[in-house]
Amino acid sequence: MSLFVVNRYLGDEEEESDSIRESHAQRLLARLQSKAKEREQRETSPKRAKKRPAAESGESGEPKQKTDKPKKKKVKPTVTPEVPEPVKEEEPAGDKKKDGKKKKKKNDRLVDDAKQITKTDEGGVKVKGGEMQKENQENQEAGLPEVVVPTGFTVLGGFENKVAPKVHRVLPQWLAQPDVILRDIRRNLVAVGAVQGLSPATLKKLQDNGVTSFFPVQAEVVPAVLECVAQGLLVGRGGYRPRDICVSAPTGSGKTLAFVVPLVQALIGRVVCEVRALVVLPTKELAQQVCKVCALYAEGSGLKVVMLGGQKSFAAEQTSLAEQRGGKWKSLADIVVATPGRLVDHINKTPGFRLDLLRFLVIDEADRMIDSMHHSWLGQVTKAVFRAGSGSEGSSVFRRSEPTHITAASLSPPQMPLQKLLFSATLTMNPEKLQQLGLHQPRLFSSTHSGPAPSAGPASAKSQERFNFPEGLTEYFVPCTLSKKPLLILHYILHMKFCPLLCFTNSRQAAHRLFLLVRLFGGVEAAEFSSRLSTAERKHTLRDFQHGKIQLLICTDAAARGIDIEGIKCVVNYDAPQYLRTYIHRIGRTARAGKAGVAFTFLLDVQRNSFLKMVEEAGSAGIKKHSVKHQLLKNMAPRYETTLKELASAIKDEKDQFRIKV
Ligand SMILES: Nc1ncnc2c1ncn2[C@@H]1O[C@H](COP(=O)(O)OP(=O)(O)OP(=O)(O)O)[C@@H](O)[C@H]1O
Repeated sequence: MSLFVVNRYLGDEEEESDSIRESHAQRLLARLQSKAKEREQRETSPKRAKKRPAAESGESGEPKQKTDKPKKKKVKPTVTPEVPEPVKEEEPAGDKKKDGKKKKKKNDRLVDDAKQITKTDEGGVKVKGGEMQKENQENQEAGLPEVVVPTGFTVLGGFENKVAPKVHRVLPQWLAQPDVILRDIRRNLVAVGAVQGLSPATLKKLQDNGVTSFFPVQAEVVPAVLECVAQGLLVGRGGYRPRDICVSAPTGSGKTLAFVVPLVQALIGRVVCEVRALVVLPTKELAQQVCKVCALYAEGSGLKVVMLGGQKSFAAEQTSLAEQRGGKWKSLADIVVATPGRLVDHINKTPGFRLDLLRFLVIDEADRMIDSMHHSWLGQVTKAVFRAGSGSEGSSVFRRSEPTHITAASLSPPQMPLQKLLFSATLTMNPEKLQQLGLHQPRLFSSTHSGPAPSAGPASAKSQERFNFPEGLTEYFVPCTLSKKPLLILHYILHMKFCPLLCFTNSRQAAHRLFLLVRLFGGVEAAEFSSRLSTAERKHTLRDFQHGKIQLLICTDAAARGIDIEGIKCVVNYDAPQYLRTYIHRIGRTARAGKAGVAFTFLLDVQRNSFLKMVEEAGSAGIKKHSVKHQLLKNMAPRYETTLKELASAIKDEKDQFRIKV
């Protein structure tokens, strides 16, 4: 019961409209009642019901109840008028023509019905034709508004078939406009004395190591990194956090020295030994190679370089990282070169191994390292770098927290910034992938054009990324069959004298089988390099190959990336690589440091078109055909046949031996 009744004067209009509404409602009710009667009558006469179309008689799968109350649509207009489903009636087999005609008629009717539905601005639908239209006509006559059924759905369709315009990749500015690195090493050498920022000690060290000129990538990147530490390790240019640096330059262009030289110079003045530079690489062999270069340039400076790659035992690595003095852990490493797995193990298990004063994080073979991100090694490193309560025993100067937006407050007091340096010959241009690295205002140095090849036509617009190949490299493809491959490789060594030759297979089994075959054939000093061998065996093999004791090294992609062996003049892809990046890294083992080299790829007929297209679109200067005359191989055929038989028994023996061991 209401306490106060407030009477409102509704006016004459209101009264009038009420009476009109009442009469409309009565008329509507009368019409609905008559329709209900009609329907009842229809449903009681079975003959008529059979003749009626399925959709009308409610056989379209709709429950009968709904058809009994058709007026609900008008009373509750939220029900979407449905395009009737075609009736699925089982027809006797063999009457296909009739069936087809019937279906066509039904479908035509459905299309007609669908055409009668039009969209309204309010998101509802008006239906032309049928009962709804009749109602609307009656309503119009009676001066009532049209029946519009609001659905809330957008009616799809009615669009023309159009060819969608091509989506062109739009790169962020830092990726689209890199600092250009010239590709031709020999013609663009820069005297080390002309490079800005190098200290006399560094110049001397370079001279001692026989480096008188910098390669283009070094001439660009070394001063850029040195500029970031011109005001000490705490702040970059203008007092701000230094920008991260990404480098994409061809294989063998000297990327290692481009980070080792500035790192050593930046850290040389340090007073306390702490891990300030961390270099992460994908394989043990690569880590060892880079560690060697770091040690060479750090020699005599007092900086300590430690490698964590599983070459030594875990305990031995722990001892080389930190020691306890006066009850406190002291770092024994300034520069750590590591593989991701081993690094994470030490972060979690080695007491005294701290990264809270890390200044440089170098990610070599960065594209590969991004792919191995699922191991979350970067997350672990970042956690260790910004560990809560870290810093040199609370000293305010070294207080460190995870970087946020730059504000006056965030820059005071200055924190030791973490600068990331990324290097690869096939650095991804995919911003989403690079984003995983959390780069800070990155700067790209690149010798690669990211756009499509101008000559390659429209097909290349959707092609993969483009990379630069070493200037001195000549690429060939060799059409062949599976059975001819071993003969070809023997021909290259024995007749063409391509030594030392690095031969890539796609699996360690294939590498081993080819190694056995070549050894049984005789006349060639061969070795294999794959995960079948222990770390020590692999190390010895690489050393022997480097010293010229091995003519043919048969390997898997374990040797495809980064391995720097002087004097490899020829690379053979015995098995065609599946991925472009693999191809680039494999052939990049030759034509290094501005020298010349050749790469052959054995191609089966089925592989030919796709492989050549992939290489052409990637920016290759051109891959030529190299055919070997059948006659040249024929001479080796009889011996090869007997070798094959020997190979079968050799493989069987190996299997037996393996079974006995197990
Ligand atoms: N300034 C230089 N003068 C002479 N030789 C150099 C110079 N810089 C690098 N080199 C030599 O060039 C070779 C290739 O260098 P490096 O291994 O750094 O190439 P990279 O770009 O890292 O190749 P990859 O992408 O295959 O790893 C090495 O043998 C190195 O000693």
